Amino acid sequence: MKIGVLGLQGAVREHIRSIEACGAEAVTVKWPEELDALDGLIIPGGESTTMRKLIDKYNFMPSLKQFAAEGKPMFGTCAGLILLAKQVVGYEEPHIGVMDVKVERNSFGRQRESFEADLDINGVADNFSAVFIRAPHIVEAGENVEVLAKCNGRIVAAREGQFLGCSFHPELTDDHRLTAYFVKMAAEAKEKPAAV
Ligand SMILES: NC(=O)CC[C@H](N)C(=O)O
Repeated sequence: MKIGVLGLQGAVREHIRSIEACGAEAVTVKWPEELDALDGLIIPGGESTTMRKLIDKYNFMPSLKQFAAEGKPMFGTCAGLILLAKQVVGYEEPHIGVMDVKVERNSFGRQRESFEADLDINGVADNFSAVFIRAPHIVEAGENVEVLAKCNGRIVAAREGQFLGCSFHPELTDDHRLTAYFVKMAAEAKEKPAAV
């Protein structure tokens, strides 16, 4: 299994380490052409506005949309979730805009900009220690979206078919179970590619 991490900005190295810990091959993606060889792509946390600028600068947008249209699995963590979402509160246009969720940025308030919480993530773990850093949350989820976890009543992890998104940073701890869940999604999609 070959999993890429969009390597323009943010917590790239930590995701690479986590993918390798799951026994898959990890690739830091610097150029759009590199997406072709991948079975799945992780869009890391960082700063969504900065990452968007770099996506445009390096002409990544058409290839990212194509990757999604081919049914290939994509996993957005924190800023990556904001990039995948079809709607972002306060913005007229989404970024990549492929996952049927509406997200709000920096939604856990100033005094709690960073915190850790123990989460029950459906199908993944019932004791996942999640690190939140100026995290977004999912305000609305479309009908085909499966809510995987909530924190303080807010949706913080969800899956819609080929798309996985979470508000927190699963790569910042040694708990690789959510990454392993994504690697499994990629393996399943490879076995049974979506009709394009
Ligand atoms: N840790 C993160 O990825 C923070 C996301 C950041 N607050 C944003 O809006 O893009």
